[in-house]
Amino acid sequence: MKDVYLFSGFLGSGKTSLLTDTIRQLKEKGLKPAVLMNELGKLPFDSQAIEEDIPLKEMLEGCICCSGSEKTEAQLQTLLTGENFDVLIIETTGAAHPVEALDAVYSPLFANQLNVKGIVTVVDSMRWLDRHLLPPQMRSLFLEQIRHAHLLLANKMDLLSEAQQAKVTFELQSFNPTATLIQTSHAKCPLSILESLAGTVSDKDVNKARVGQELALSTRLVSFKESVDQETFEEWLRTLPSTIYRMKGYVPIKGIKNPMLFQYSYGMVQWLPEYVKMEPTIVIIGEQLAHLNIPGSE
Ligand SMILES: Nc1nc2c(ncn2[C@@H]2O[C@H](COP(=O)(O)OP(=O)(O)OP(=O)(O)O)[C@@H](O)[C@H]2O)c(=O)[nH]1
Repeated sequence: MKDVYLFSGFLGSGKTSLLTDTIRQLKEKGLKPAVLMNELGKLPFDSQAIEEDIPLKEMLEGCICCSGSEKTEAQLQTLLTGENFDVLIIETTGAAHPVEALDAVYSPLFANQLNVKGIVTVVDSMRWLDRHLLPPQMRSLFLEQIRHAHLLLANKMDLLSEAQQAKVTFELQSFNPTATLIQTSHAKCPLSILESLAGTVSDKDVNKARVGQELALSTRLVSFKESVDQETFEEWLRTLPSTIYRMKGYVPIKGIKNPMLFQYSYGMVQWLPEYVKMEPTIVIIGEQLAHLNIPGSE
């Protein structure tokens, strides 16, 4: 399993600084990093910060979520088969929603090879204090990136007074009580803190021991033991809470030859016939996944 970190945060918050410093620390430890980056309508100048010997894939035509998860899947597949690395860092654009970003990196095709350690959100602390000045849509994205983080860096502390530092820290931790929070300047985060993240994969046994973290965004890989009745399955889908954001994968349906390609997104369901026999497995992304009883999986 390769560890994967998702770096999230608004434009100019310090993601590139975090990336550069993390790469330095990984190399010092003898680990080989790979980077997946995307830039929204920009030239790839950020990639110049990455040294030449690091496998790097860029997505220039849009961000990790809007350009479609198939494309990210293909990029990840190329990295996994063609490159030798220990740790993958994905820098999402400032405009990426964390759920979409997680969705894009989580495919049932290689869920067993990637250990997504978590979403690290770099927060421009000054912007947090001035968040009421942001237009509503941008403010909502800014807050979503903070709400879904597993690790929060309250960055640019050097620009704040002591009273402001205390205010930001208190407010951020209250807004996302499950995240680990550290204060940083120039996004300098010790590698040990990144490594201590529990990972976003949840399964029943792990989650029992991590009740406090159950509210955090997580993923669950589910394998089907038997075919399910399509209607029963859809009935179950209708009972799901709104904190189940995404599901995708292959579901074995009674009376249909191959497991069907299945997509679920905020309540919307899509089925497509599959002409190849794929592994009957789905990935679920959401909050509080431990108690879901998925038909056909037990
Ligand atoms: N004073 C101060 N400046 C910082 C800090 N962190 C980052 N910066 C500066 O803020 C600017 C943006 O930092 P980046 O690391 O490029 O941020 P980014 O999130 O990658 O930015 P985009 O590529 O625009 O999304 C740079 O000029 C950094 O030098 C900090 O803690 N303190």
